[in-house]
Amino acid sequence: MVVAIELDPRMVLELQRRFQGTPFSNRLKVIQGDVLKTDLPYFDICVANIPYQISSPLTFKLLNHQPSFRCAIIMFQREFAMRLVAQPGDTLYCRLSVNTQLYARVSHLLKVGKNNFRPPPKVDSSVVRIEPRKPRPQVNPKEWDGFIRICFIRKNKTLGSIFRIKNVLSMLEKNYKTLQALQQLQNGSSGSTNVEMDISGLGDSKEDQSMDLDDGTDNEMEVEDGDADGEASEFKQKVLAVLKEKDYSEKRSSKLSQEEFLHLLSQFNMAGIHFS
Ligand SMILES: C[S@@+](CC[C@H](N)C(=O)[O-])C[C@H]1O[C@@H](n2cnc3c(N)ncnc32)[C@H](O)[C@@H]1O
Repeated sequence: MVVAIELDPRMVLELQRRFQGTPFSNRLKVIQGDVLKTDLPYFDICVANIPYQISSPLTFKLLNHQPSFRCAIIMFQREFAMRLVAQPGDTLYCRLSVNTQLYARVSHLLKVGKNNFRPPPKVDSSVVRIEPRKPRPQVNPKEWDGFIRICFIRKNKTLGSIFRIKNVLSMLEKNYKTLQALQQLQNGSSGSTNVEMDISGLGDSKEDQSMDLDDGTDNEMEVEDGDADGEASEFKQKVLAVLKEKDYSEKRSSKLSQEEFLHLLSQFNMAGIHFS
């Protein structure tokens, strides 16, 4: 059974006209609507030629779908496809690569040049295979997203300098204090917090659709936290102690593997430092 989702009613009618009266007509169901707003039925394989502006939200909607599918073959704009499959050290390695590869194995299948279309569009395309990892990694998506956003504020800066940025430290310290206060409140009660596993929010970012934003220039949000009295605050020392392990403070997100990000996040969490 094939389920097709198409927004344009004229395309839906055309599809139905072509299938009517053929032996395949009862094996095709066409849903007219926005794929991003449609509850997807169970599927094991997804094949799609999509409008490129929905690449990121669609990818994460698919990866959020349960039970997870076997494989998706999707055509994307070349640049987006290369970001999806980029490995540590590649120029295009970015948040999108890390977030997607946390939940799926992705591979580049084939290049489709713009001249294969009439009229030729402005951009080249690529077909990519996406295979969800099973079981899905048990990471709190909000925690992961918050952590990876910070790591990629400047992917070519060392983590040591990123985690010394004043705003980063003060945000983390605020989280830390809030959580400590919550834990004190919960002490004695059996209340456990439910971890929200919805990962579709990872595809919300506009920057996924644009070129690499890391131009290496600093901005005023990135002022380093000075040690006013010559000594780092207790909280800053806590953060730097986590980074000291395995020399993370000298490493850069542009070269960090999935396993290293996961390990570093777990080390922060073990020290009571959280990102959501
Ligand atoms: C690149 S064309 C592909 C057309 C056809 N499926 C093919 O493979 O030749 C993208 C199609 O997606 C449809 N579309 C655009 N936005 C959509 C959305 N949010 N949900 C579902 N379909 C959408 C467009 O109407 C268009 O027919």
